[in-house]
Amino acid sequence: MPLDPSQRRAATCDAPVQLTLAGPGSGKTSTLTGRFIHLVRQGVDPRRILAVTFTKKAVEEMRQRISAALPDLLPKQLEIFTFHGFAYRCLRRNPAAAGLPSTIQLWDTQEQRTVFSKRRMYWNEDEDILDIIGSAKERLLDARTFEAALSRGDEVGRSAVEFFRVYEEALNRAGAIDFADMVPRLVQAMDRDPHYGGSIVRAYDHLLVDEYQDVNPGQNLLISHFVRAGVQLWAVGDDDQTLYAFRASDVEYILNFQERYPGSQVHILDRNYRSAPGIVQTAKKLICKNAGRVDKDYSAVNQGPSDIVVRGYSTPVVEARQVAAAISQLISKGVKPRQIAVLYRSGTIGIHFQAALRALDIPFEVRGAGDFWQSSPAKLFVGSLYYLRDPRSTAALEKMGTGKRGDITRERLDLIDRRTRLNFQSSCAHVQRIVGEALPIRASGRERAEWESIVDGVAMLAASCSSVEELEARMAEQIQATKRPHANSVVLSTVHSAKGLEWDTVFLVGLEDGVMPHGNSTDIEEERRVAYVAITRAKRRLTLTYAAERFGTKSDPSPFLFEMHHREVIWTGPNMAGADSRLPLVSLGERAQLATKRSHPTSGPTARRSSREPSSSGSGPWTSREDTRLQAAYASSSSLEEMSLILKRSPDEIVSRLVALKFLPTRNPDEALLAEYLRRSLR
Ligand SMILES: Nc1ncnc2c1ncn2[C@@H]1O[C@H](COP(=O)(O)OP(=O)(O)OP(=O)(O)O)[C@@H](O)[C@H]1O
Repeated sequence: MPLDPSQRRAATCDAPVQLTLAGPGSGKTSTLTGRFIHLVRQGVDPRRILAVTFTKKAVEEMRQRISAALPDLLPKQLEIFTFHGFAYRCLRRNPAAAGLPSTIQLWDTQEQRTVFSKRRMYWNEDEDILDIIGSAKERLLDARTFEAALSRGDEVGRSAVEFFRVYEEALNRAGAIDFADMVPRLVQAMDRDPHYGGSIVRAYDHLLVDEYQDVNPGQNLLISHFVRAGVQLWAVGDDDQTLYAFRASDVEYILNFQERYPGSQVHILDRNYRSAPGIVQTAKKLICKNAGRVDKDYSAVNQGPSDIVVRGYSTPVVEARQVAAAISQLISKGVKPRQIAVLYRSGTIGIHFQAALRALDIPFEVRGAGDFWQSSPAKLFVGSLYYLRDPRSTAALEKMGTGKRGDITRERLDLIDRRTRLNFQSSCAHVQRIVGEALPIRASGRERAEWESIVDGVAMLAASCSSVEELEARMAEQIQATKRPHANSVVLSTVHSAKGLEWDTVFLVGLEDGVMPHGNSTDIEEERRVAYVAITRAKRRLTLTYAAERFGTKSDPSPFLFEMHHREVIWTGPNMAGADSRLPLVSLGERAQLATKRSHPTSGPTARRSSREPSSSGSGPWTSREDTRLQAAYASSSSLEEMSLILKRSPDEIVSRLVALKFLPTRNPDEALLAEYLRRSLR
């Protein structure tokens, strides 16, 4: 595939430090490969080009593409690595430089956890202690500097300090390292001994970095070592796709590239080869709401049609059922299962979809949901079952912890009689109730609901088992299934695990306020990037769904749905007649409606309005709360009368406000006509 002019310019530029910034589907990986090929054709020894990325899959893909373009090169001549893989190779080649024994012991997760279980230290918080320690190390912190950097109210962080100290000590005593140590240990050794540092960087003339937006502090320092030594840096990334703040990656590195490297060259790729124009427009409308980004425009090369539909359903079960029915219809029309993905913000949301697809015999694979089965409520569930069978078992103690939550759960389990304990299914029923309630009083409604839904998910699985061992085996199977790809199946995936991939049809589900954006997140821009990455995976068909209740409480559509809405998007809400039997695909009638809208560009609810905004009249100015409710009611396609009833405002006021909020075109001189239009277009 030949590079386009912008890609070629970026791939062949001679500047010593360069960044190619580009949106989704712009061929960033192709351009990086093109850069490698260009350098080799210019006479650079391929062994002096180091290319780094983040996943083994990306390494493999890059290796294959380069080998295909340069068949004379032997694969072992290619210096392509993940950051961790590169650091580990350097450490193994010269362990003494990093103060390590000649045979490096690399601890896996099991060995890491043994440090705590051997000392009977049990961690009770939701965020995994190993993630907390790993993320701190990637930020180049040790237990002491981690403690010093904690903010005042960070209770979880404070309880993590002791675990960090003990862990650090055990690791040092064993002379071992873990995954998160690799890059920091290498960088520290390079800092300490410039001669050693020089021996690493001088092996190369060029450094190519993929997915630059995801670099963390350690990786950033490693890159700086190369640049300071005069190695040419060529990086590619998309600031709008930074998703790993929780793993210490920082969007600032890509945003401040030119300040960090004065005189560096930045290229922008301005085409999207993946998605149809309507999908590109939807994505751009959303992401432009982020302030912390580089404003870069791009347009769709693929000029084919796109179907974009938003559907609201009454419940998550109905939402999953209708999505599965739509998938079944697409498959019956010849779409391959592997061309379809169902994406969601967190693993819990995916559970109903597994059941719904299974009911229709649709093959699927689950990605990125391992967390669900390893979460605190899931562990507490299994631990409680072990406890009921044998209160002194190590498995019970290990899984339930020694904290307050474990103690209260044990106290309640102690009240269960012996006969019940001997029956696995009765034990499960009690554990489901007790663990379902084992939340701190301060937990928010949403946290409670998420917790309960995980407990219910484990109980669902337990219903088909006859012992706790069998339940554990089934849970392990679920985690394994996430790692074993099938040839031709629908993908169910968290958005984070869908990064870099593309499908003909994407169903982005659970689009409610509190789910996406996530209720616990304080970084709305990162949440918006998550939604952006999800919708930009779609080539032709994009379906966005939400439910009017989630986790047993009423929910509103995600604010992102309002932000990305435009006239090519069909939106039906859960209050409409027949809402629950609508498929989340554009119907024939809706297609005709869209065609009419296109032929009358100035009419319709989302058409451009004039700058004159009539103010609302009647019962006083609108509050922001009223506006939010009006937006939600409008988005759920309530009729004018319904909106009027909900908001206790006259239909006239509703219309005026919808105009002021840019949901309707300029007030039509014939008010009755406009109201009628509104009614008909929403019904
Ligand atoms: N010059 C080109 N001509 C035709 N197709 C192209 C070109 N460059 C890239 N493509 C195609 O565009 C699609 C997206 O490419 P790629 O996955 O490399 O983009 P990306 O920028 O890495 O995407 P993202 O960041 O969204 O994951 C692929 O199907 C690729 O084959």
